[in-house]
Amino acid sequence: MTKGILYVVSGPSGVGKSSIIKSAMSKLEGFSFSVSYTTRPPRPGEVNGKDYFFVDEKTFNKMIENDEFLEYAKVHGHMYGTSKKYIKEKINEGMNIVLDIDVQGALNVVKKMPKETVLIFIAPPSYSELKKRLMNRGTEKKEDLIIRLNDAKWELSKINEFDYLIVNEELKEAINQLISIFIAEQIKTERVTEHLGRYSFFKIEEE
Ligand SMILES: Nc1ncnc2c1ncn2[C@@H]1O[C@H](COP(=O)(O)OP(=O)(O)OP(=O)(O)O)[C@@H](O)[C@H]1O
Ligand SMILES: Nc1nc2c(ncn2[C@@H]2O[C@H](COP(=O)(O)O)[C@@H](O)[C@H]2O)c(=O)[nH]1
Repeated sequence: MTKGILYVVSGPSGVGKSSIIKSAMSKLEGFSFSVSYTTRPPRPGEVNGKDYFFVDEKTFNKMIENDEFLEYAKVHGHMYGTSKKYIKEKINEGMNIVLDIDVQGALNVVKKMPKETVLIFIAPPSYSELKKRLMNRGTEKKEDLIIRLNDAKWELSKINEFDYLIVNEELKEAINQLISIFIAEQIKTERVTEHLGRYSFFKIEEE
């Protein structure tokens, strides 16, 4: 069975990751979103099990102890983690998985699963535009907003460690770029030739 691809989408808070991912995924089949665990309180309208699994610190720490996370990190003052079981199961079923995680998490995932992982960085057109988007979203208190904008500086310094860079100026263009990456990665020669059994009539010489 062909293994799925792990698309890790990362970038500063408020840059538009969720907006881009949701729209791109609604237009494609065979992609599954990895719902993270977090200790952050839910925002109005967020649904447990859909946006996140909202858990308390005790439960999160127990999950760390039980080695249930592929990666976890403290992000902007709260804990966030990716379920190891979900990722391993889906990827082995041949499902492509999309992760919306922070830069520390992204760099940890690629260390653990280098062959399956594609790292995509979403950047804002400017720092002032990032600030504007976060303020307009209105989901954070002033002190949390300052933390997120400060953390963005370190995150932006890691762009070069990513495979792809999307500058989210025009939302529609950013969505199209993400869809293009999703599709192009699926037809990379190295991925196709890994499964020569299915395409043996090509007679591709293996080194
Ligand atoms: N290209 C764009 N132009 C203007 N506004 C945008 C654009 N893309 C996204 N937004 C808006 O910016 C805000 C932040 O977007 P979103 O919540 O998707 O960011 P995020 O990167 O997922 O944030 P976080 O990491 O905090 O979850 C939202 O209000 C969204 O509607
Ligand atoms: N390392 C991880 N980061 C994660 C995970 N799930 C989400 N995130 C990132 O946290 C910030 C803040 O998200 P918000 O919903 O509170 O605005 C954002 O950058 C997410 O990408 C995870 O499992 N691991």
